Amino acid sequence: ACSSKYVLSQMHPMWQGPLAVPGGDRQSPIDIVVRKSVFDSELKPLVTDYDPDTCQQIWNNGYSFLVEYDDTTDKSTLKGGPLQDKFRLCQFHFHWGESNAWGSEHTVDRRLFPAELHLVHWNSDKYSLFEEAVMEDNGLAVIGVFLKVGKRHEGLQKLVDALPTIRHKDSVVEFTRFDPACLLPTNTDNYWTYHGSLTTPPLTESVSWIVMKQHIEVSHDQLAVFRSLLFTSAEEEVQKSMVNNFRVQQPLRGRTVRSSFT
Ligand SMILES: COc1cccc(N2C=Cc3cc(S(N)(=O)=O)sc3S2(=O)=O)c1
Ligand SMILES: [Zn+2]
Repeated sequence: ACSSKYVLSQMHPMWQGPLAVPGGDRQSPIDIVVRKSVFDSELKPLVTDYDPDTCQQIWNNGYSFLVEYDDTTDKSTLKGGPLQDKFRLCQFHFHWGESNAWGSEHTVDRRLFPAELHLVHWNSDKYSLFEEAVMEDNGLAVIGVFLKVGKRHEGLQKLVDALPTIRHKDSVVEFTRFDPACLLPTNTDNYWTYHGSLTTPPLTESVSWIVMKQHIEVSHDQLAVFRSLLFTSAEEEVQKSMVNNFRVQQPLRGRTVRSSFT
């Protein structure tokens, strides 16, 4: 899987600052200014084909919680959209705030959402390992989905029920038969896309971002369970709530955000 071999270092809040990546002119996240996005009629509908049997585990990496998929074959894939190649799903995770007023990484006309889902895929047509793809400028494709607080998300509840078992950093439990397609909005034809980066170290500029226009709804209580997770491991004497695990917005540096819709 794409991150089980690497325990991402706990993100010290300091790194959230405008940490400039040397020569970093395509950093993420960004504010999507709707009226400045450019409609591109060449953009195709997204084609996701996820196999729930490839779901393996859920773990707390000290920054977020990740649901990891077996990415040794092309069983769970993403193609279409802005992409020329086929991409393999390796994990999904979220970013959220300590309150419902903020928490997303991307914004739309400066509008913040309480949380954002990221489905991380790597280019299996061009590379044989995730670790290779993550260093290449067309190596990764991440789907971003905004969360709003509203009705309970039935599909999410299986995941929410597992969170108390991975409260501390570096805890991992088996997690199977979860279909990530249930977390996508009903309309996946309307999205913005731009070239950016990972939003946590190593911040590599290898991501084709695909940000959904339509959000999904989760309940207040479901989101509250996200906030019951901890940044800290069981041994640490001071426990810190896992909240506000989002990066500040980065300069657009002349990039164009394309839209698949008018
Ligand atoms: C060798 O590089 C590696 C190896 C293993 C995992 C990672 N990753 C680190 C951060 C990171 C941040 C993502 S986000 N928030 O932009 O969607 S996705 C992602 S990752 O690819 O899982 C990088
Ligand atoms: Zn993310």
